[in-house]
Amino acid sequence: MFDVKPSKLAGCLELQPKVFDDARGRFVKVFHEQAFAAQGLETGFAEEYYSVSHKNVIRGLHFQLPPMDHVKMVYCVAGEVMDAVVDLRAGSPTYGQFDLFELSAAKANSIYIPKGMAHGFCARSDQAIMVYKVGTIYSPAHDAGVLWNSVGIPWPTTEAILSARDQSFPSFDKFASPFRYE
Ligand SMILES: Cc1cn([C@H]2C[C@H](O)[C@@H](COP(=O)(O)OP(=O)(O)O[C@H]3O[C@@H](C)C(=O)[C@@H](O)[C@H]3O)O2)c(=O)[nH]c1=O
Repeated sequence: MFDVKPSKLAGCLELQPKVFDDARGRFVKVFHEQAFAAQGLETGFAEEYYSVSHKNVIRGLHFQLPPMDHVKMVYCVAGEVMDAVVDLRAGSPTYGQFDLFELSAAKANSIYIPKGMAHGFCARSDQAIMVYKVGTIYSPAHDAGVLWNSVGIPWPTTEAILSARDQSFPSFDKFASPFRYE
């Protein structure tokens, strides 16, 4: 159904679904309940949304706080992004470390992000459309972040376009993580 590639952060996976190209274009199945369950992945997604970003837009680094923390699955259906995931789980062997992924419509790959990780990306193409599935509903009171440039991620732009909110998040070293590694 899809190939699963582990990342350097335990539980964060790169998924490569099968891609069917033909004379009409392309078909890609990104989610299959039984196949996800067989891999021990979340299947009960509560919301799905997408964003459209211009080149050099950086969004992140985002997560929801407990008890509204959630699993997230992301993929790019137009353009390409550099995707970044940061381990916020205190006690994790990779606490404070990040992993980077090239996500693109051409590759049709996805990233599965467990609870306790922050997520962000930088749009590399003129337009990048990112689709998300998340395990619990959006809760503005729990929606949080750490500062995009406080964990050493080598962002692929010197002209980052960020929201005011994303620039106001605490740096990683000032963030008291409520997440625990289990
Ligand atoms: C995430 C979210 C935002 N919103 C609203 C709040 C705001 O007015 C507008 C835009 O929100 P944001 O600026 O947070 O959008 P954005 O920066 O694109 O947020 C996303 O960033 C990436 C990195 C993620 O990982 C996602 O889970 C999500 O946090 O949409 C919702 O109504 N529901 C939602 O689930």
